[in-house]
Amino acid sequence: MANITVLGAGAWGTAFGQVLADAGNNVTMWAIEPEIVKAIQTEHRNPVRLPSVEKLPDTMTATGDRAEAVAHADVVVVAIAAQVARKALEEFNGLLPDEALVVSLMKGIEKDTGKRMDQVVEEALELPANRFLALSGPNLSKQVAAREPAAAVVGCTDIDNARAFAKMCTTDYFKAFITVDVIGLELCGSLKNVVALAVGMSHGAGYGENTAAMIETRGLTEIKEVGTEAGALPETFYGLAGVGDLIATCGSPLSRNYTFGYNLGKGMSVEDATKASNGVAEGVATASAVVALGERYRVDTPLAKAVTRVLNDGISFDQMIAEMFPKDITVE
Ligand SMILES: NC(=O)C1=CN([C@@H]2O[C@H](COP(=O)(O)OP(=O)(O)OC[C@H]3O[C@@H](n4cnc5c(N)ncnc54)[C@H](OP(=O)(O)O)[C@@H]3O)[C@@H](O)[C@H]2O)C=CC1
Ligand SMILES: O=C(CO)COP(=O)(O)O
Repeated sequence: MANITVLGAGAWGTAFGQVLADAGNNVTMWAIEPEIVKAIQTEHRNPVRLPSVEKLPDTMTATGDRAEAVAHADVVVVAIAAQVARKALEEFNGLLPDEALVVSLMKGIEKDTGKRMDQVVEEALELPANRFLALSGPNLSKQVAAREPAAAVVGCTDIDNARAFAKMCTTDYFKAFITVDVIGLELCGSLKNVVALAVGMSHGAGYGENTAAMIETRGLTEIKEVGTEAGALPETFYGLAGVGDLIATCGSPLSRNYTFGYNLGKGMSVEDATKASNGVAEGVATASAVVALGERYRVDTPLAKAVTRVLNDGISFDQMIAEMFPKDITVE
């Protein structure tokens, strides 16, 4: 049994905290909002971010105090919105025990720097790479919170650390695989959110499965091309964290990215879709970071470019498709 602290009691942080508690660990949730800390402490609920769960496990506690949260942690799990992760984590620098592992659940790219979450976490906490782990896969939080069977991949440059954490998060309904491909996990998780925005837009605009499949398939190619140039292993893109997460996220109204896109496709403004979103839609900020990554690695990113045109310039879905698929004939 390990002491595990989860930073960020959002929908996924809380649902995954429950997985860790079900796996037999002592789980401490840290949240910035006092209302959430109090609800977990006194009612064993997170009515703000995960209202579908009636009662969280008894072995899950909560605190709003940073030092107290991590003082005895064997593992610190980070589930904070990607664009604020650096600032939030800098406040924990120097507080973590020397040997603690740090696991990121986040799926985004830092917009201002173009950095992946492994880079952001390592910089903010001054953490050596062998103590950084990423967990990624098809994990819609509400379904994991309902204890529906699901799986994810744990990545670390030190495979023994990946294996150790995979054991810590395995339950009868949650299965963890391992890899050394941290970059692949990071880019799969982040970039599929941009694809999910586009698929949501297509359904919102009234189109069906053919259009969705076209976007998903071309999106997967784009993710794989950017990812492999950035140093990821190609096979990661065909695994749980790649095509697996793409299927789950692009196929479910439970996905915030899909729903954000759906609302845009119906004609809502970015501002209104942001207000309507039940949690962070990471793809919105990540889309332009993907375009920048493509430029850095000299890989064309037609899907990400077209999505940024919808987000920044308000072009229609039909115009987006026209920009994604120019008239000239190319080899698939
Ligand atoms: N939901 C899902 O199905 C999955 C989500 N993910 C990824 O996990 C990450 C978190 O997602 P999720 O929990 O669902 O998102 P939510 O939108 O539900 O929660 C975001 C979290 O970030 C926290 N946060 C926001 N601003 C700050 C800040 N300034 N300082 C500290 N904490 C802050 C929020 O705290 P507070 O609530 O107190 O405001 C909350 O805990 C995202 O990167 C997402 O892509 C990955 C897999 C599945
Ligand atoms: O990453 C997810 C499922 O694996 C959740 O996607 P959203 O962030 O779009 O809800």
